[in-house]
Amino acid sequence: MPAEPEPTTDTTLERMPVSPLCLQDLCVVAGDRCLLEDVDARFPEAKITVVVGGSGAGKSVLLRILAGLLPRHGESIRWSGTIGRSETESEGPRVGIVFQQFALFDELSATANVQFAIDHRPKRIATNPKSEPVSWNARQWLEHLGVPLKTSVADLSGGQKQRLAIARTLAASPDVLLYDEPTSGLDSASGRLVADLIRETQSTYHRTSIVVTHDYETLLPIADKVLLLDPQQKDLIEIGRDQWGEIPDRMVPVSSLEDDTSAGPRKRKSILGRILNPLLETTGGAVSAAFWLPLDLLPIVPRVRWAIRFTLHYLRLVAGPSAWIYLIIAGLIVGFTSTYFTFRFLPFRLYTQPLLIDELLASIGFALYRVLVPILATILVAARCGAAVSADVGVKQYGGQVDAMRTLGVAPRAYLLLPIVIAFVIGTPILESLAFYSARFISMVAFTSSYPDVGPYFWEQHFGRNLAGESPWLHIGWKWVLLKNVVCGLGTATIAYYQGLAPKRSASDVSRSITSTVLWTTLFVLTVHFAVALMEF
Ligand SMILES: Nc1ncnc2c1ncn2[C@@H]1O[C@H](COP(=O)(O)OP(=O)(O)OP(=O)(O)O)[C@@H](O)[C@H]1O
Repeated sequence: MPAEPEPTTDTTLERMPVSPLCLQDLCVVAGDRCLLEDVDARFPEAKITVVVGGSGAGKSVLLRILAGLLPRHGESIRWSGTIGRSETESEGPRVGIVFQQFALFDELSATANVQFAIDHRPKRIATNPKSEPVSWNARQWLEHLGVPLKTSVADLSGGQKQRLAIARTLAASPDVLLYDEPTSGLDSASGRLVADLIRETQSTYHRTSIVVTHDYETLLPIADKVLLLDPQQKDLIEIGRDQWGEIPDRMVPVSSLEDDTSAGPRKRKSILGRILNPLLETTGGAVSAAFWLPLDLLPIVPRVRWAIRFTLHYLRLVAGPSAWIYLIIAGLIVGFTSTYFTFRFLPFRLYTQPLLIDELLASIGFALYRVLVPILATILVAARCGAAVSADVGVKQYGGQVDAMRTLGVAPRAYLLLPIVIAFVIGTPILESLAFYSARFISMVAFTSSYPDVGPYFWEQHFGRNLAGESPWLHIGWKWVLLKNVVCGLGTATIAYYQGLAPKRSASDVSRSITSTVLWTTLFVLTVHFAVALMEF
């Protein structure tokens, strides 16, 4: 590691307090299988505990419970018992986690990743001078852990990303540091480097550290204590140093065990149930999301600066230049077709044209402004921008960034839902206006090229006849148009967010959520237009 920078106060790393972590009567059930039953365990303070276990034993589930990422009564995983600092104290410790895939915020710089953690430390930490090297800024953390400051996060090497993930976790000042499969996917030389980094981090920062792994060969050398997650006994068994040689034989892969029914009899699901249950779950989720939405949208953000940053990110995604081009082209198409073909295929053209030309122009202007462009624009915004936002949130969910936010003490709705809703509520009317003014322009071009003798002045006079309001910008009925835009934007934002945030176990879950976002948002938009049209006309 590079030379240690000077802390800006006299607080030293050696003076930081450390907390043990205790489990009492922990029971965990995943689906139909009981993973742990009445487990008591202690993770010694300021030491490294390595938790090993065969594939499928429940290491990742245990780690997510320790990190506070799984609710007690989840849909598929339930747990009970106490996770506390000591046998007498049931308050959970603050846990930081170094995720297997690092879960870094790719759109932020390395410095901003660490700054995010610093800015969201609990106030009691930030104001307690004895508790931490609170004075370190993001740059000092990065220099201390050897992370390049100027390289973008995406361009960092695997090892540098891991150091950045450790820096970000440490900067949040957790009591306990969890490492999730830190050597998975690495060759043995790189695995040993990671093990050395964990040991170095431990000896420098004195955290209670828990490493969850199946790679015992690489990580046992740095362990102070080893716990084996035994799926047969459903227990965390301490393995004494003299018995470490037996660990390979005791790591039973779960597939070789009998089917376990200890969590109760397995319920057989009918074909109808298998089809209906996910649908009902989705619908139930949507109804409960709609119910809680007003509460979720309360503008309570931990740090305004970060809320603005995320809002700008989503504004770029929803209403950036590529969306302008998309909506301008859509406006040109609808403006041209509605004008050109109306006059081109007029029945008994020779007779009807002189009689109807001005009325038709007024109708085209009205239809474009009040109906056609709003429907087309909001459907395109729902599909294109809804998909983009659902993909963004889905990747953050799948890549662990949403979980990283939670472990850093930030509710995802603060920096995801609220900024997304703001971006859609601002972006949809802007994009719709771009489409309308493109449609208006091309309508004039199509008309004057079809009737050069009548000219643009005639078009101007009649196109806006049914729309003329107090000002040239605020046409009659602008409130209805705005209402449709805002309601469609709000609904698209909410559907895209909740679809993206739904649990993701694979990349195909992300693509499924994008597809259903497009389906539900476009259906929603059509319903809104139908309902508003009933009131409007
Ligand atoms: N969300 C879930 N819903 C239902 N069952 C789950 C869920 N997540 C995990 N499980 C089940 O819990 C058990 C333990 O899974 P877990 O991922 O914790 O294993 P692991 O010890 O980390 O295995 P590996 O080392 O292979 O990653 C498995 O049987 C798995 O199928």
